[in-house]
Amino acid sequence: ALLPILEFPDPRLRTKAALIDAADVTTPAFQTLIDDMFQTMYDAPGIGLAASQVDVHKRFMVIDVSEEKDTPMVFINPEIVANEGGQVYQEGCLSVPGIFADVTRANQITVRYLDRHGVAQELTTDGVLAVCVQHEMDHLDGKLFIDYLSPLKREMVRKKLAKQRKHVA
Ligand SMILES: O=C(O)C[C@@H](Cc1ccccc1)C(=O)SCC(=O)c1ccccc1
Ligand SMILES: [Zn+2]
Repeated sequence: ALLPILEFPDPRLRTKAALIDAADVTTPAFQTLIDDMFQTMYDAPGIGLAASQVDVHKRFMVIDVSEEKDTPMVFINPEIVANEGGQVYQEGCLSVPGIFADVTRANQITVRYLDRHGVAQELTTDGVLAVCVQHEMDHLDGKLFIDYLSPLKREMVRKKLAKQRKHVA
């Protein structure tokens, strides 16, 4: 099922998500939630979606950065254990629609997590997958990519979003 995505400035987006009990990962309810998040992400469309964005405050996210949309990845209780370098990438966010801005993040990261079967994994990656993992993990800590912008730029974003909301209304 499609899940409603919370949008800035909804305060629920600022919630710090809780660790998931490994025993819960293989339950039918949690597996259905993972499938609903993939459906919601592909429908948006997006290349990632954190549970926080659908008002589920548990530490997991779904990602698919492939062109063919055939490489689904689930990161449960993710932890970045190493990072190096820096890269600038123009990010967007399904919770801040219509806003795009350059954000600098680590270029290469090593992330430890549980996959959708509850099996511990370790992945070292760079490029857009590294950017997306960092962007989604920020969501789990209540952080949004616009938090990295200068106050001036963030004010411009606020005004642009207010204007968009008025038109929609
Ligand atoms: O809000 C989110 O977490 C989804 C976000 C993930 C993300 C995008 C860019 C850099 C880092 C993280 C998005 O997917 S926004 C939409 C988007 O970027 C996109 C949509 C369709 C095709 C390709 C990209
Ligand atoms: Zn986002």
